[in-house]
Amino acid sequence: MGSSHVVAFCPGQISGYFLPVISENPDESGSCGAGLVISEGVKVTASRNPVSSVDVYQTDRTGMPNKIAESSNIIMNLLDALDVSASITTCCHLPIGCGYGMSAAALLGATHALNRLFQFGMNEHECARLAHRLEVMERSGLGDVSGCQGGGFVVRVTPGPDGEIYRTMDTRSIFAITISPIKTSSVLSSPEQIEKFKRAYPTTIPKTLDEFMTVARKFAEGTGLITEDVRNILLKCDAHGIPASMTMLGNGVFATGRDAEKILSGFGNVYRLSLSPGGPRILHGEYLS
Ligand SMILES: Nc1ncnc2c1ncn2[C@@H]1O[C@H](COP(=O)(O)OP(=O)(O)O)[C@@H](O)[C@H]1O
Ligand SMILES: CC(C)(COP(=O)(O)O)[C@@H](O)C(=O)O
Repeated sequence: MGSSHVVAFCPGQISGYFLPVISENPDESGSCGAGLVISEGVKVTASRNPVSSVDVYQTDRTGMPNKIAESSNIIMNLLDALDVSASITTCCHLPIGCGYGMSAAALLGATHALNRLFQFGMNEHECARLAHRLEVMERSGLGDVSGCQGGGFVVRVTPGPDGEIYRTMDTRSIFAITISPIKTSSVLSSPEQIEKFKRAYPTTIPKTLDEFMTVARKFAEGTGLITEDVRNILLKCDAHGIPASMTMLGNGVFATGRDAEKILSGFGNVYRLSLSPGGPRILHGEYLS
């Protein structure tokens, strides 16, 4: 007898730089790059239901959940791939479509929740492979599932969840601010933009969070994606010696350092984040005997 419902959580990821790797085979597609797997992510609740449904919630600054959507292609694609029907609810605090990897977190979290609910017996690598394949096919992301399967500052040398991946923990806070969303799939479907990513991709691999911030900023400058709003925030951070770069892919900025929160707060609501100590996990729904 399995659980009546399962609750899972998966962290999000702020990508600093990435190199799209697109092949005919989605399992060999994805991206190389580096990012920060963050404490904020997506909580997914899955329960058996003869009719599949998806409700998407986002919590406001008081923690109250507000429904923002009653559909999600990537989650429906997952239910189709597993050939099951279920009622899925996702809840996140960070805004969707703004470079925090919420699509990957929702997808990977839902995969783990459904795996437990229906007792498919997939291991964590099999869950990550399935979520990655669906994310890449939907072009809602390339490297976020690979990043979010674990925690920390993550460098992905080769694409895919089974690629060459290095993780480092750091206890410093990460501060982020978002001006507006960017539709990831639109950017990834532009050959001209893909060429800009390839030209901007760094030749060195950062070994520390500080090196990462420098490399990510140089990459962001090379993408041509920095808007006037983001530029103003970056210049203010530069003037105060605060390491900062653009959230990929979202019109926003992430920064570290003592005065980062104070400087960013002059432009709007600041998210105070930390590096996640790990990847997806089941919060509720151990097997009932
Ligand atoms: N928390 C979520 N719950 C359910 N579906 C989601 C969630 N976040 C993203 N999605 C789905 O993935 C699609 C692509 O999201 P995307 O723009 O990649 O967001 P992000 O940049 O935060 O990863 C969205 O249009 C939505 O259908
Ligand atoms: C940067 C991006 C291609 C998209 O990230 P997001 O907009 O957060 O879905 C990411 O998947 C990566 O490969 O690093």
